[in-house]
Amino acid sequence: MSKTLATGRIRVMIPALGFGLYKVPPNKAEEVVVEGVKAGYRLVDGAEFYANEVEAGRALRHDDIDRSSLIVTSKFWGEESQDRDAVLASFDASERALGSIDLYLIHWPRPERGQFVDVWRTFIELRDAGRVRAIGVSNFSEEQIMRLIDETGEVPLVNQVELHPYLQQAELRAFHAEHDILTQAWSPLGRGNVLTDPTIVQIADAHGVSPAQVVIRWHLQLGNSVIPKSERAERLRSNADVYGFELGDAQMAAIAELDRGTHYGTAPADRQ
Ligand SMILES: NC(=O)C1=CN([C@@H]2O[C@H](COP(=O)(O)OP(=O)(O)OC[C@H]3O[C@@H](n4cnc5c(N)ncnc54)[C@H](OP(=O)(O)O)[C@@H]3O)[C@@H](O)[C@H]2O)C=CC1
Ligand SMILES: O=C(O)C(=O)[C@@H](O)[C@H](O)C(=O)CO
Repeated sequence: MSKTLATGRIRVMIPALGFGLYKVPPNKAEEVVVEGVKAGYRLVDGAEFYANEVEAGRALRHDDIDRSSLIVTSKFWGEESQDRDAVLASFDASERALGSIDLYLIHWPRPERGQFVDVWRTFIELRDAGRVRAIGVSNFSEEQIMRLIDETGEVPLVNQVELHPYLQQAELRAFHAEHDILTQAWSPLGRGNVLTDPTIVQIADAHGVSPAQVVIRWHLQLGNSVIPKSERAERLRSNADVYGFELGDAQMAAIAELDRGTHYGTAPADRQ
């Protein structure tokens, strides 16, 4: 399952299913990337902030990894400075670590700094210079994305946001669909918290699969791109094994009922 979307003049295929590297310890990141690619994922979600890009990049240089078949994401953190030079320096460091970057995201809008439109202009410059294939954002609201579009004419390819059965983001997803923006779900398993939900467990039992497989399948059937994290090879494999069953309408509707607006990660309003 994959989705092609337009950004500027460039069309890039973003695989719907990937794996994330947040909190993967540096000494495990190389192995996790190798195991993830072996398990069939073609999307690797990294970031400068995760402090494991050098080790992830080591795996991406292995001879038996076909780098050209992968979409590798990095993100600009921007806590110290968001000036053009800071964006370029940060991009350079991530690019050096990873070898190359396919998808580059503004990690957080940090609206009180008032610089995210300028950061976006630098992202466009990087994309137009051919240094990255596609650009997008993370943790942006509808209003913040509209500012990017209104002030630069460029629509982000992706908005990566916290999204799981307890935080379903229906309005934001509808807005993304209207503007041809891919919704990418971070903490898609609610950091494990949704996996013991009785509704999820019951659906898993009915299909003879794990609760995590049900949740990942739910994301894919909604049309989300989804990037669960695991540092265990067995879970990486089972989380990718989600194409042998389908959730029925009643099961999708039952999961829709679980929405309760719960954040397990930092909410955008709390990250300046
Ligand atoms: N843009 C942003 O601001 C953010 C982006 N992200 C991205 O999203 C990715 C995923 O989000 P994350 O916060 O890690 O949360 P997830 O919802 O992916 O949950 C990860 C947790 O679930 C556990 N887990 C994974 N698979 C299973 C399974 N099959 N059964 C039981 N437990 C399981 C993992 O443990 P274990 O590792 O031990 O298997 C870990 O504790 C991140 O790695 C990162 O790439 C995350 C946060 C913010
Ligand atoms: O949610 C948190 O508490 C976090 O620290 C992360 O979301 C972090 O801010 C992040 O952006 C990871 O991608």
